[in-house]
Amino acid sequence: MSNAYFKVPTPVNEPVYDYAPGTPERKALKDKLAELQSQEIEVPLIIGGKEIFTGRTAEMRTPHNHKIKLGVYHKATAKEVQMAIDAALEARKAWAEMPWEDRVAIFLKAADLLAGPWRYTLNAATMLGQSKTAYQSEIDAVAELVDFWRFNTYYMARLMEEQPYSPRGFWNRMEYRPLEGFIFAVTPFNFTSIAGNLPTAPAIVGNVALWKPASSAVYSAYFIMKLLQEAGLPDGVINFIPGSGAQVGDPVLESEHLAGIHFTGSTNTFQAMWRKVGENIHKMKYYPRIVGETGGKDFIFVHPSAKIKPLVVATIRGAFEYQGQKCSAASRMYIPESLWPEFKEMYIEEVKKIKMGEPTDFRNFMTAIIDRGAFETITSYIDYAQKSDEAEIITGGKYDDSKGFFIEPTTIVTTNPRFKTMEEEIFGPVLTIYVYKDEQFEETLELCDNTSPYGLTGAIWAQDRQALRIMSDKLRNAAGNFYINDKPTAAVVGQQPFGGARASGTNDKAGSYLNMIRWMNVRSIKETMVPPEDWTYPFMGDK
Ligand SMILES: NC(=O)c1ccc[n+]([C@@H]2O[C@H](COP(=O)([O-])OP(=O)(O)OC[C@H]3O[C@@H](n4cnc5c(N)ncnc54)[C@H](O)[C@@H]3O)[C@@H](O)[C@H]2O)c1
Ligand SMILES: N[C@@H](CCC=O)C(=O)O
Repeated sequence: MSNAYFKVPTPVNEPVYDYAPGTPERKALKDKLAELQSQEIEVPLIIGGKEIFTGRTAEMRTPHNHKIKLGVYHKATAKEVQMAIDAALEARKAWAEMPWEDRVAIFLKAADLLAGPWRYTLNAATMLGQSKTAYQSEIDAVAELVDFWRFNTYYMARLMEEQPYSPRGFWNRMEYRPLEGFIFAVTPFNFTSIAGNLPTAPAIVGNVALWKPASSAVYSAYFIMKLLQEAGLPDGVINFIPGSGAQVGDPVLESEHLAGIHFTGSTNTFQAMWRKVGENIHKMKYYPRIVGETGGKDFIFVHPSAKIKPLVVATIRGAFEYQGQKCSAASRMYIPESLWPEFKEMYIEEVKKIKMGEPTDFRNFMTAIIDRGAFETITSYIDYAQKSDEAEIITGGKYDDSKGFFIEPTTIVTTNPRFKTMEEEIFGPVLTIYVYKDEQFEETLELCDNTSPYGLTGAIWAQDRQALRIMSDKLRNAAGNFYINDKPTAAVVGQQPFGGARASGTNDKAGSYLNMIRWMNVRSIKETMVPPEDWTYPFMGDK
């Protein structure tokens, strides 16, 4: 039992390695890439700490080269889901009772393992499995996940310091308990850090979880699970159950023990899960806490006073890093007529310099799209624009799936501010630009605000302070992460808590105390020092 009030070390962001030529880090990462590519692995389910091989398998191949097979993974069905629920509930008994500093120590150790001996494994696994460049993988699979673990443990301890006022004669206290039941963590393919964060944020607070990783990112997810085991996470606290969405999701969402959902992925999937919970709510023991971060249609809005060169840089990085497969990626842009000719010329010149290919060749800025489904969806938008007389393609537009799923950085210019590609999430390297008349600045801000159902990220560009004020006010609810003279991507834990509202999610801000509090179930305790011995009121003494 603790006999002191411990403080979690004050976190700072994990430094990002740049993997410059000649550095030992570059060599270590290249060696790890070669090692992982030279072997195939078999990924089991991990339930109650035990490896389960169901025999129902799917292949894991790199998105950039169909010939490179990374291995197979086993898939869960209703039977294994029930085993995972039973294992989680069993583990909850000891985990929820464990002193918080012991839980914190496990996640601080996980952070140090990832920043140290596991760094190149997680980075290389994400480069190969999800086709990220070394830098994109480093900021995600290493730096952001380390940050999630160091900051979330710190936020939990800070929240517990929050205690109510006690008048004389009483001691009021707030106890921060985990939720009863289990949490269902459902993770997307595009960020290894999000995959690691969604099951662990609730676990830090004492919850137990079932974790369903995205089918196209099982490879890196498995390494996270192994790392957590090495850090000392007790068996059954997090149960790893890859499989197809509905086959795993449906039985979980029918369980009476479901206490919460921690989801990141598309808006449609989240809405379907929410509906399922609604259908089953009468059978459930708890009202599940539902936290979901979903899609976006993120914008860059430019005022005539903006500086062009940094705007070009922010547009390219915001739209095309990780092939536009960030929920935060710039996918629509509003630019005034007066800046358009100069911007267009410089932008096209720079986009032409982008190199695309395998992530193992460090000269590439872009690599492949995650899988065939995404490739077909994205290219159907490009085909649609090719055929439309309201659109012109000024960069890219070509694609090729013969070796891997490659799509060129594509820029569409439209005369219709409500063109399909201005409204719908594409989730690929496709940016649509609408050129507005300078005198229609304020009407165009309104268009930007109400063109799509989402509210995730957005960036405004101007040198004129008054213009920035107007843009910020008019777009107040258009984005949960709002950037001034910057790209709309690359939020950092502890600096820009992440999430959006409207159709983009519940905006519970991953990587902040606001998210951690969703996994806590507060008990208010009032202790009376000297309880009264007379039930009558003073005013009853006389008629
Ligand atoms: N807002 C954010 O913070 C954020 C961050 C990353 C990604 N995203 C969004 O994620 C999407 C891309 O990720 P994705 O393609 O992996 O999303 P997705 O919705 O296809 O899948 C997300 C997860 O849900 C699972 N799933 C699918 N159907 C299910 C069901 N019926 N029951 C339970 N689970 C089910 C998938 O297997 C996967 O694990 C984009 O829309 C992007 O904007 C949002
Ligand atoms: N946190 C990331 C986005 C995560 C979604 O895909 C960013 O800010 O770019």
